[in-house]
Amino acid sequence: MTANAIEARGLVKIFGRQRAVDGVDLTVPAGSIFGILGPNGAGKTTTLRMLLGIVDPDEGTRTLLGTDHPLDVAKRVGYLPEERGLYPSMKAYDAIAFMGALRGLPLAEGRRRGRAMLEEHGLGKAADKEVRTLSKGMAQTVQLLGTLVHDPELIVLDEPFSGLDALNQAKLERLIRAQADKGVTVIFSTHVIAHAERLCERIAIIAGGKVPFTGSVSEARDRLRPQVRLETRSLDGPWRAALPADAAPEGHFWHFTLPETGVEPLLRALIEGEAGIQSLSIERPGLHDAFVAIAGADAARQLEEEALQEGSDA
Ligand SMILES: Nc1ncnc2c1ncn2[C@@H]1O[C@H](COP(=O)(O)OP(=O)(O)OP(=O)(O)O)[C@@H](O)[C@H]1O
Repeated sequence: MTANAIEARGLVKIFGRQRAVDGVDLTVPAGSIFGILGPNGAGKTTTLRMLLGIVDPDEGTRTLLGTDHPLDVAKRVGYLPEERGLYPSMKAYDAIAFMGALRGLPLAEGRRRGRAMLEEHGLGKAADKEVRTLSKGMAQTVQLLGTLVHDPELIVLDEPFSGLDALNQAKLERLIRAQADKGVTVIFSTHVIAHAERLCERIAIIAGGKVPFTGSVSEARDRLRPQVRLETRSLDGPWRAALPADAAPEGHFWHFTLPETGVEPLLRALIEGEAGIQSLSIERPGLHDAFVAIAGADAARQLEEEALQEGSDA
């Protein structure tokens, strides 16, 4: 097993006159959870399809589980496509076995595992039900279990949280973590910042087919300086010279960016100048703020609208 489950360099896909994916570089360490975060139309699905070998890139190279012929390792990969769908007349456990069979798992073994997996995920009673009778959330879980039934080393999930209610989203987060704990590599696409922030060791931010950032969530957040919120008893005095120029007063409160010199010299000046510190908090920017700074306000707004839209649909 190589140290990286996926390496992609300069991937480009052109549809007509549109560069849907425009020079994407990705490195996904084996055993990690990696998120591709971006709004609809950013190029997430096309990127995943190129990584999997479903679509050939027009430019660039990619290596999946050590080979540049991704289809050769298809049996070691689990893939949940953006388009959901199972045969409606199949029973749930059979649908799982069928998906496993497509990835080389003998049907009898798939059926045995299918029943066990449904049981383990609280859907034991649904095992013999036809897919058409299941709720949307249950059917999506069945499809996800079918993605995992052949014990893949690498799992590729395209918008796996889409269409799930909050309870099923939380279950899916646990399931993804459990896979990573077993050493499985997980890569998923999402337009919901919170999922990427909670789950991923590393992310790629994608917008307009380009990846302006790839690295750890922490590195993304470190692109912005922490924000200080200070409350003082005194309204004025020599201590004010210690505040940065961008410090905006709001009564006894001050909001400003933490100076490069850190908090200690600032505290010293406030104390010596008798500012009368009532409260002081330092807030590290979240991934949302980092996303705005990296991908731009328009992409961030699009992301928020999609998340809101989906919340009202689920
Ligand atoms: N087969 C295709 N033919 C023509 N255009 C395509 C095709 N597939 C994708 N596109 C276009 O390429 C761009 C990127 O699409 P892609 O599906 O990769 O984005 P995405 O980030 O996954 O968004 P979504 O979640 O909406 O699918 C979009 O503008 C899309 O319309």
